[in-house]
Amino acid sequence: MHVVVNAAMSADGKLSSRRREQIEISGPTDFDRVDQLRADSDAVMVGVGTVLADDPSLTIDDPERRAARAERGDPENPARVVADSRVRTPPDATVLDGRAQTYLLVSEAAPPDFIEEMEDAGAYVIAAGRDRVDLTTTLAKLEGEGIDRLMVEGGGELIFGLFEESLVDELFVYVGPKIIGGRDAPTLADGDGFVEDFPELELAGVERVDDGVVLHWTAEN
Ligand SMILES: NC(=O)c1ccc[n+]([C@@H]2O[C@H](COP(=O)([O-])OP(=O)(O)OC[C@H]3O[C@@H](n4cnc5c(N)ncnc54)[C@H](O)[C@@H]3O)[C@@H](O)[C@H]2O)c1
Ligand SMILES: Nc1nc(=O)c(N)c(NC[C@H](O)[C@H](O)[C@H](O)COP(=O)(O)O)[nH]1
Repeated sequence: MHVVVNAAMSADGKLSSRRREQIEISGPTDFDRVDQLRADSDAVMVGVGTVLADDPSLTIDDPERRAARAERGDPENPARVVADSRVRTPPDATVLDGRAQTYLLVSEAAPPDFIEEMEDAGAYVIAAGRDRVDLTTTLAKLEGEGIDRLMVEGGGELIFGLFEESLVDELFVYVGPKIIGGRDAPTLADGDGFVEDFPELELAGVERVDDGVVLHWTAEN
């Protein structure tokens, strides 16, 4: 499976404020680039922290891009994937609105009641890992479902988890002209952080977009 991570961060590396509210870091040009990345993917993934903070749809905005997918025999929208170790996804979340297939990745500690509630809401539940979702195993299972190209839209906890398991192939970061600050504000990669064996990236491209830049990195795994 090919995993592409995309995020927008402030000039000081934050994905949002300490209140975890969505902040407009990039503008329409960058959102259009993100829409194209979604259109080029078999599935779009976020962590449940992002579902709770932003309630994203993770669907494609541009009707022409949806039509082009349908024309080549793909579903109009990529599948949606939510990593949710501690079963916090609300049954009325927009990712469960039926506009695309939705996979929920949970740990083996997920209570059967929750799994049933999510299945009733239309989700396909995949469980692996004792207390935390085992990303290597669940992504391999998604690959078995035909998901070869996965785009990850954050947040910082999930992105770190993917780097921890050497699952990231490409990283796109829009760096925008704002300072958000705050030691408790989410950054591009949170989790426990690395203290050694830091993943190394190779710069594949730099593009000026509005008053910011899009950095494109590739990772050696
Ligand atoms: N600027 C951007 O591009 C952007 C993108 C997405 C989210 N955000 C912001 O990020 C914040 C949410 O990010 P967050 O870090 O709190 O949550 P997150 O979206 O990264 O979700 C974290 C959750 O993922 C689940 N998870 C399952 N397995 C995991 C694993 N192996 N490793 C790590 N996590 C695992 C856990 O339940 C964990 O609590 C919000 O404020 C949102 O607005 C910004
Ligand atoms: N590209 C980008 N620029 C930003 O300034 C910003 N704050 C995000 N943040 C990502 C965001 O947290 C959401 O997860 C999705 O952008 C929601 O997307 P939809 O509801 O599906 O359109 N992304």
